[in-house]
Amino acid sequence: MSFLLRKILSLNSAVEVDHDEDAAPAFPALDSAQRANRPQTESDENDEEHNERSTVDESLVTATADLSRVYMPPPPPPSSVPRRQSAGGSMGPASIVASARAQPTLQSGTTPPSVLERPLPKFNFSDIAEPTRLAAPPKTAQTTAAQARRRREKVALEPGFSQLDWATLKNSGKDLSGRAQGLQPMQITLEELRMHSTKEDAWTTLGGKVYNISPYLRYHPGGVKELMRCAGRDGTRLFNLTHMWVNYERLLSNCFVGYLVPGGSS
Ligand code: HEM
Repeated sequence: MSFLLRKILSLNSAVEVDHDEDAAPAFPALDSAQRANRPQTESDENDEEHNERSTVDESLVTATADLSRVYMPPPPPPSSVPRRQSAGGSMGPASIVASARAQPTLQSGTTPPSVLERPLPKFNFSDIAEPTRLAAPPKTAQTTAAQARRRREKVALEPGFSQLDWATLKNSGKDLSGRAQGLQPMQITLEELRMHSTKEDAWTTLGGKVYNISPYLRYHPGGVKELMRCAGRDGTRLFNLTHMWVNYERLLSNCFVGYLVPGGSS
C-alpha cells in the first residue's frame, strides 16, 4: 500500500519538475492534512506483505479501489496536454466547429485535458455572414426628410386644450356655432363664407357643411396656423389631403353653422 502511495508521490514530484507557470497546483496539496488524515484501509495493515508481491491479487485490487476513492489521480503535466491552436488568435463559428471536430480522440488510459487548461476561443463577430446580422434598416434620405417634416408639424397644445378637453367641452352640449340661439341652420354662400376669415370669426366648409372653427383653433393638434389655412374658404381638399380619417362631422358637431349654397361670385 505504501508502495502505491510512494508511486503517486513520485509522480507528483515529477509534475513539479516539469512545472509550468500556468499549471494548477496539485490538489489536495502534497503535504495537506487531507492526505495525512486519509482514512485507514484494511490493506494498510498488510502493506509490507503487498510490497513483496509481484503479482496482482484480490486485496491489492481492493486497496487500489479504496485509494482511488480517497484521492483523485494527479493531473497530467501541462506539457503533455495537447493544446488547441487558434488560427490568427480568433475563431468564428465555422472555425470553432471545425477545430472541435479536428480534436484528436483520446487514447484509452490518457487523462482528458482539464476544461480550465483549454484555451477559450475568441469569438470574431466579423465571421458572421452579413444577412444573419441584426441591423437597423438603413436610413434613406427620403425617410429622414419625412421624419424632419413630421417633427416640424408637431404642435405643443396649451394646457387645457387637449383632444380630451375638446371632447369634454363638446359633450357639455354647448352651442359653439356662434349663431343666435334657436336659429335654424343657415344657408351660406361662398361670398358670405369669405367674410369669416379671422381667428376670432373663422368659418370653413367641409363636404358642403359650414363650421365655425374659431372655438376649435387652440385644440387643433396640427396647430392654429394650419387650421387657419382653410378659414373663409372650402377646406375639404386640404382637410382630406392631411387627414381624411378624422371624423370632422362628429368633432365639430357643436360648431355647425349651416349649409353651403350656390350663389355669389366664386
Ligand atoms: C376643420 C378642420 C380640421 C379638423 C377638425 C382637424 C382635426 C385634426 C385632428 C383631430 C388631428 C389629429 C389627427 C390624428 O392624430 O390622427 C389633426 C391633425 C393635424 N391636422 Fe388637422 N384638422 C382640420 C383641418 C386641418 C387643416 C386645414 C390642416 C392643414 C392644412 C390641418 C393639419 C393638421 C396636421 C398637420 C395634423 C397633424 C398634427 C400632428 O400629428 O402633430 N388640419 N387635425
